[in-house]
Amino acid sequence: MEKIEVRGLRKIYGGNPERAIALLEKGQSKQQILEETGCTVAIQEASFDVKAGEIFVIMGLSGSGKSTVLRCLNRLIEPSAGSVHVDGVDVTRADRAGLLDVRRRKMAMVFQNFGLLPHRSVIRNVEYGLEMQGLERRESRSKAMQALELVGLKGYEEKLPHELSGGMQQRVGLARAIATDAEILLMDEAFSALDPLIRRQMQDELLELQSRMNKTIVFITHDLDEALKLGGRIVIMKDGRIAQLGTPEEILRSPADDYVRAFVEHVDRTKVLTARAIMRRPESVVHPKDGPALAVKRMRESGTSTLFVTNQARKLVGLVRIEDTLRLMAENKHSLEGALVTDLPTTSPDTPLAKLVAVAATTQIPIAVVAEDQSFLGIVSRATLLASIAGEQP
Ligand SMILES: Nc1ncnc2c1ncn2[C@@H]1O[C@H](COP(=O)(O)OP(=O)(O)OP(=O)(O)O)[C@@H](O)[C@H]1O
Repeated sequence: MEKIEVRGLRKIYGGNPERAIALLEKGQSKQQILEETGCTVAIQEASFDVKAGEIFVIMGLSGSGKSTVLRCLNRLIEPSAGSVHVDGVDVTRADRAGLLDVRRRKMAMVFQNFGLLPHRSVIRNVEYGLEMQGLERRESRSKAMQALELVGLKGYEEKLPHELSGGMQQRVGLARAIATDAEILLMDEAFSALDPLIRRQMQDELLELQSRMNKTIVFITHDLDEALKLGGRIVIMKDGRIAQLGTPEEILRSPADDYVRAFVEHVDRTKVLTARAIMRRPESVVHPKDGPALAVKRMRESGTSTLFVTNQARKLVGLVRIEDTLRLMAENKHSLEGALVTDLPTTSPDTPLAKLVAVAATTQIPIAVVAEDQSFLGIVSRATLLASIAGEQP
């Protein structure tokens, strides 16, 4: 089961949503519908799932419907049609009590303008959501302290919001959301009001925090770099519709249409694409105890002059080159052990291409991609690397 399931979501602002929806179904455009009915179509149709534990980014230009989608998830905005299920429960059918429960316990929001209460101290701001949950004073104090510590604001408990910098105020907003123990965080342009440097810092901190908290985060931004950096998956919205949904790599490598292509055109792919996205599985590998004749056969079959060598546990132990293999044959050797090259360039699947370039610059051998336990995942050749940097499909 997905954490959040959105199906056929629509939102029409204005007095005659039924008529607007009827016209939408006839294929009329947002503009035509506005002229004919005076209604604004904010979401034409959106269906997507958010998985537990992911950072799901909704991105798009101003007016594309991002905030409306986010607010339909907890019904701060009432959808005109469609359904939203959270943990299998239909939020769109929840009664008032059910809805309050969803807002207080399941989902916490972090806003662009921090949404802090100006006359309450930092800690009292963080406690606010807990008071709403009806928590006892002592318990809410201890939870609020923990959350402040988590976002690096220990020692600032008694300050007022205006005594803090923008970045720190947003940390208070984040702490308030985290303190509620809500499994889902809804973040609406949460870092957009911050200076670029602080903004990047907050992005790093969010990623670091998330690796420890494992919340489900729906994050809205109009900034593509931010989306690519934070998003496990990204939805790109255009005119109230989903233009594309995919991982950053999928979106960069195969934009769904000209709109998305224009969006991603200027992105520095070497910072976003990783070894995982461009590696290919080795067509064949040999084991150290295999004979040179088998290695030569495999090289012929796969049209290469080098072969990776793995042990029984599929861990990479080295590589053999054709010239060394032939030497072993000439010397009548029965295993490859005497010709293993073991100091191979290796990399983790999460290495961005920018760093792979540095590795490739120091070697003629293809780069081996290995997991943390050294199991062999794939190969990145120079040709593949160059093609990917140039934006070609290798
Ligand atoms: N309360 C409202 N009443 C009428 N129209 C609205 C209302 N809120 C939003 N809209 C319209 O709905 C459309 C989608 O707005 P929405 O705020 O969801 O977009 P957005 O992508 O979040 O934009 P931004 O990044 O500027 O916040 C826009 O055309 C907007 O003008």
